[in-house]
Amino acid sequence: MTSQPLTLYEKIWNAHVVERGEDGTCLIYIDRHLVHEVTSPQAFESLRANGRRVRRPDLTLAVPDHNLPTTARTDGAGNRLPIADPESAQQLATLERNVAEFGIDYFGATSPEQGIVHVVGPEQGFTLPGSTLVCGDSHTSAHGALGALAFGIGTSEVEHVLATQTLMLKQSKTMEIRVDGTLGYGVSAKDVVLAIIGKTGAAGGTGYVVEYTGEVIRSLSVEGRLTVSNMSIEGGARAGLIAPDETTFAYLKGRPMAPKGAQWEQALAWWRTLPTDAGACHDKVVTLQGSDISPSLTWGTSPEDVVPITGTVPNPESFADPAKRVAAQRSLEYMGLTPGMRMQDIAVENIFIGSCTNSRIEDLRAAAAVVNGRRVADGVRQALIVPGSGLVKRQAEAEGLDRIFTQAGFEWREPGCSMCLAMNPDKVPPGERCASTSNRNFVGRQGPGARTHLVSPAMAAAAAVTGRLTDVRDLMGAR
Ligand SMILES: CC(C)[C@H](C(=O)O)[C@@H](O)C(=O)O
Ligand code: SF4
Repeated sequence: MTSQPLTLYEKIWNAHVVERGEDGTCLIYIDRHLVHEVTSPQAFESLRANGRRVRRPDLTLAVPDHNLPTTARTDGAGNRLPIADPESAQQLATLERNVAEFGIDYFGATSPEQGIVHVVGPEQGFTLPGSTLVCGDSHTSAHGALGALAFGIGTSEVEHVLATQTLMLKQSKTMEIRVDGTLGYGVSAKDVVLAIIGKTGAAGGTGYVVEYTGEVIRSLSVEGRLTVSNMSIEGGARAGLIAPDETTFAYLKGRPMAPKGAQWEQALAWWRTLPTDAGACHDKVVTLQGSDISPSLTWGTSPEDVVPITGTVPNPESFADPAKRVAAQRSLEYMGLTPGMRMQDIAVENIFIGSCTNSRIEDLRAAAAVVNGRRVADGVRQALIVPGSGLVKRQAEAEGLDRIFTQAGFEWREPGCSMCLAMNPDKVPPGERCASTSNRNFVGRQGPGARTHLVSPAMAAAAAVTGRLTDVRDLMGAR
């Protein structure tokens, strides 16, 4: 008897159902729980009030990232420096008290492993194929790059997982997003995901779990795949999976929290059974051609507002949907742009290379390759490089990337969310523009009145050295 072909999502789902309710709601076992300072305080508070413990502290890992300033954290003598903002200081102190009281593993503010929660999880081998992983954070979708069913949850769900290691969920529909062929020079994983969202729209994935497939996805490194899965949420999907393969296994082998010895072999045998079976059905399929994707960027205040760098600011009248027309008009006003302007004529005053989308070592290498031997342009007032974790930072320093950046006029910072969102001192001033490797370009995202253009690390580096949005292929003499 042959069994019914299943998708990767269905296999992970089936392996985690504890109990199936009559209405289809299931109690799902959660293998991994990441915790940060913003969405956990009330959850711990409520556990405390109800006299509960954390059920599996060994499956829970906490790290501060959002509020932590990215300037030096210790003085010359190694003493910890205070956090100036009282709210951030309190949030940090609260997380420290909670992890100590509930016995949770913690990479604190001055730990060498501290970093953005979605950079730390994969890097440590905490994120594993076939596992369920949650965090009180929408970009938990990133971990799907390793073949984990990973999604963001709200604070009440954080409490539920802390107390029970389970969640009540309904199974989602699935959407395959297949990117065929190969990518051209200067086109990165970030351009792929921007092109996808440009095509499917910011709400296109609503109600679906996405599985990214195709030759382009297979050819990406795990770091590139993390960039793609990270922005699943910007495309409306709560989770975005990529089937684990030899690239995934090679990435995970030997990571501190990955299984070892016989347990590794056992895990590997199961991981190899996870990819979607031939003949399994997705509810929807979207396809793109890799060769059609250019270095891309956003012009507006929604992540779906994507154009190739060779393009122009669109005319709102060109949108068939009246709601979209109004939104585009408003976006252009906020962004200070006029229809028909060439994207490459737009000057930028701020550069941000960082965030859980693009702050891993390969991102920094791609940016450094562009910056090497060049200088940050005069009109650029702030140019930040914020490594995603302490380990990324150290690796970059060992490779001399920090010197390439600082000699060019960039600031080399401590790990954290930084200028991705305005929850810490790193902000884009009102009315100024930023070429940013982050994932959200919402109104006010990088500070009140800040204007964000989402780009790849190479494109952010190109903008830094020219002072305007620039086609990295032209700068590198590749066309
Ligand atoms: C603060 C946090 C809850 C939020 C999220 O859920 O994504 C943040 O990380 C973001 O990127 O907007
Ligand atoms: S880097 Fe940005 S997107 Fe990622 S978790 Fe932090 S705030 Fe959210």
